[in-house]
Parts: sequence; structure tokens; C-alpha cells
Amino acid sequence: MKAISIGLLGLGTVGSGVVQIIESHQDKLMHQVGCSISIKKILVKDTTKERLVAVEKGMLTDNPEDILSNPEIDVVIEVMGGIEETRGYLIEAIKNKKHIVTANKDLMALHGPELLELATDNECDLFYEASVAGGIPILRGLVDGLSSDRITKMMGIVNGTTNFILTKMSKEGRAYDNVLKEAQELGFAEADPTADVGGLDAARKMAILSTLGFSMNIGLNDVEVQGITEISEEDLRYSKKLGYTMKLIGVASRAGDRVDVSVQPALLPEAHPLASVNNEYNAVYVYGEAVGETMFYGPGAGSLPTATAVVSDMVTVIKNMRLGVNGRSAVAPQYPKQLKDATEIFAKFFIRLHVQDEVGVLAKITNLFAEHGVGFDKILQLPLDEKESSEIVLVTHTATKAAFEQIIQKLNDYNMVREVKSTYRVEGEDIK
Ligand SMILES: NC(=O)C1=CN([C@@H]2O[C@H](COP(=O)(O)OP(=O)(O)OC[C@H]3O[C@@H](n4cnc5c(N)ncnc54)[C@H](OP(=O)(O)O)[C@@H]3O)[C@@H](O)[C@H]2O)C=CC1
Ligand SMILES: N[C@@H](CC=O)C(=O)O
Ligand code: NA
Repeated sequence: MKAISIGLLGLGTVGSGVVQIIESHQDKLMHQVGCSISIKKILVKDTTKERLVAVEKGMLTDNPEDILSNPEIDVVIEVMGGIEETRGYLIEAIKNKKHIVTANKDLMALHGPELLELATDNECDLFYEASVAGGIPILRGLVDGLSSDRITKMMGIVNGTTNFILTKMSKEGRAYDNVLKEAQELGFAEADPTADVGGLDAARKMAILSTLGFSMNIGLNDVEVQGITEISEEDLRYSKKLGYTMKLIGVASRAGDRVDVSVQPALLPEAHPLASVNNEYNAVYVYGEAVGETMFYGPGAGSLPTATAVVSDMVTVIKNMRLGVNGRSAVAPQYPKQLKDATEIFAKFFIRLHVQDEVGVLAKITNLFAEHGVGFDKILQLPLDEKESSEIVLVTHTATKAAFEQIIQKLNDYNMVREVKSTYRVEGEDIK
């Protein structure tokens, strides 16, 4: 087969890793695909900037047409990020019959179905393994490894930056801003890190995962999102005291034909496998009706780990070129989207509140929970420095989200409750 030419869009953290792997693993790559692979052109914003990897000066361009309409280029690797402009580039590349590999979850969560359909119509491949959980082959795990099973739940840590921040805050007592800065310097964070800390990056990944896992078109708006910015030191302290670890967790679960997908900080029992996933590492638990429990673990962000997924996708594209089967891998979702309502979503909940320290407070709170059929698993009451106030921290037994929301609303209305300080889901204890 003729030598394969690559056009690279972006030469930042991930792009530099792609260049390094294509260069340093050339022997292995050639052995797998039966031809040589070379990068022809690289699109960047600033061609004069110093680069993390050595590339010939003439290879860099700031003109996208040098790649998108370049007849020599077979595969376009998109590692520049962004949504609308990038979407336009990929549409043009596909119309010019170029295969696409992308690491862009922002784009795939919003425009994945449209781009995949266009690619199929043009007999082009479009692979995006790096877009979810960096170097972990989770999309292939779902689409190939577990294709025979019906997935009932996926639960995971899918954002490296927030996991890095929570690990350093809870294990080393470091301050949030200081750790976020380090995550940015290490290349884990997005160009705008509010997408990481606000939970949006994880939500995009959960939309992609649940679309594939449940074979349903799950969009970003279908994912309930809460980030890590409101987590206080007290919450981290109490979660430890109660035997939990705080993690930003994506949960996607199916009961019958109905699903729910969310991202939120949640408490996990310390012995749970996801609780020991630290720093920028990610892990996704997948439950299938037939296979039972599986767990995919590895680096969720960073240059070489992410580039591994990108270059492996490129290898699949080239193997498909040899076989003449490009554009035949994507399978359109099988089921119409059906989302659960709050009465169908079950979890345990952690609640921390400040109350007036007077006779009967605890009894009134206990009655309120009992009226909604919700019992307590754990409860602590401690005096506060503030006059005549105390802090109550409790963990419920499994309850519906609807019952939990009604209870919180009523607690907020009680005079004796000064403030509901925080609430979290507790995951991984007794429900799948
Ligand atoms: N970093 C990570 O760990 C991971 C990142 N991803 C995804 O991979 C993609 C790339 O991320 P990352 O490498 O970290 O990003 P960087 O910001 O490090 O790099 C982006 C690169 O794209 C170029 N670029 C950006 N916008 C344009 C534009 N409009 N026109 C031309 N060139 C442009 C930049 O050029 P210049 O250098 O001149 O500024 C830069 O080389 C994103 O979609 C990200 O979400 C996915 C998994 C993990
Ligand atoms: N910013 C992302 C990068 C990988 O997707 C993360 O921190 O996980
Ligand atoms: Na991946």
C-alpha cells in the first residue's frame, strides 16, 4: 500500500504527543499497517511559536486549506479543540474524502451524530477514542469488547483535572487554586478550565459514553451537571470521617428502556475501586446484563496517554483502508431516547445542615424524612462555635431523587434550619 499522509490540526499538548508517537513507534506502526506513515502538514495558530517537539519549519501552517483540501492528505487528525470553526473544518475534510481522528469531546458531544452520518455517507472513518477518558480504550471497550451485551450502568471518573484537584486537596491538604494551576501547567486542563471544574467536560464525555453504551442519542442537555467548585474543606473532612472519598462521578444508568445521566461530586466508600483512582487517572465501571462488572482504568489526560488513543485510531483507519471498509464502523443508535424522571432515579444522599440547637430539632427532622419514607444510614450532630447552633450530618438509605428534593425544599422552609450547607449523592454502596 502507498505511504499514508497525515494532516494534523493542532500541535499543543496532544498534538505534540501524536508527533512523538508517530516518529518513535514508526517500526511498530509500519508492521501493523504495512506502509509508512508521515505527517505532511500541521495547522497551528502561531507558526513562530516555540514547540514542544521538533518539526520542520515548512510543515507548520496557519492556513487550514493546506490540509483540508490537500489531495495528498489521507487522514486528518484533529487535536486543536473548539467547536464551530472545527466542525466546519471537519465537514470540509470529510467532503474531500479524508478520514478523521479527533480527541474533541466538545465537538462530538454536540455534533457527533451529524459528523458520523456525513462520514458514513462519504465512506470515511471518524474515530474519537481520545475524546473520553484519554488513553483508556473505553469507547472500543463498549463498541467492540461489549457489543454483545446490554449495558445497564456506567459510572466513572472521566475528568483528569478535577480528579487531580480533589486528590491533592484531600490527600495533601492543598488549596484549590494552587492545584488547578498545576493541572493547567501539566496540560490536563482544557484551554478554559471552567469546563473541567464546572463538570461540563465530564458531562460531554458521559453524553458520548451513554450514547454508545445505551445505543440512544443522548445530548449534552440530557445530562444533569454539577462541578466541584462548591466543595468545601468541611465536606472533605466529613466525607473522610464517615469513611468516604469525594470524587467527581459520572453516572449513567438504564432501567428497562429509560435512562438517566448525570455528573456530580459524590461520596464513594473508601474501599470502592473508584475511590483509589487518584490524580489525573480516570476509571469507568461498566455493568452489563451478561458480563456483570468490568472496570476500565488508566490515564485520562496528558500528552502521550491521550496521543496513544489518537494514534491507535489512526492505525484502525489505515487498516480499514487496506480492507476497503472505511465508513462502515459507525452504528446508528438503535433506541429512541427515553429519560427517567426524578421518581425513577435512586441514590443514597449525604446532607449537611446547620440548625438551631434546641429540644426537638432532631425529632422534627427525623419525622420529615420518615414522612417521605426515607431512613438514615448514618447521622452525626455536633455543636458549632456559633451561638445556639449545631451541625447535623447525615447519610440516607436509598431514596428516590424526587423524595430527596422534596425533603431539601421542606428543610429550607423550616425556621429551625439555619442553612442546608451541602448535599451530595453517595454512590457505590448498595445499588447498581
Ligand atoms: N490535554 C489533554 O490531556 C486532553 C485533551 N483532549 C482534547 O484534545 C484537544 C487538544 O487539546 P490540547 O492539546 O490540550 O490543546 P492545546 O491548547 O495544548 O493545543 C491546541 C493546538 O491547536 C492549535 N489551535 C487551536 N485553535 C486553533 C485555530 N483556531 N486555528 C489553528 N490552530 C489552532 C494551537 O495552536 P498554537 O500552538 O499556535 O496556539 C495548539 O497547537 C482538545 O479538543 C481537548 O479537549 C482530549 C483528551 C485529553
Ligand atoms: N481536561 C480534560 C482532558 C481530557 O479529556 C481532563 O482533565 O480530563
Ligand atoms: Na479513551
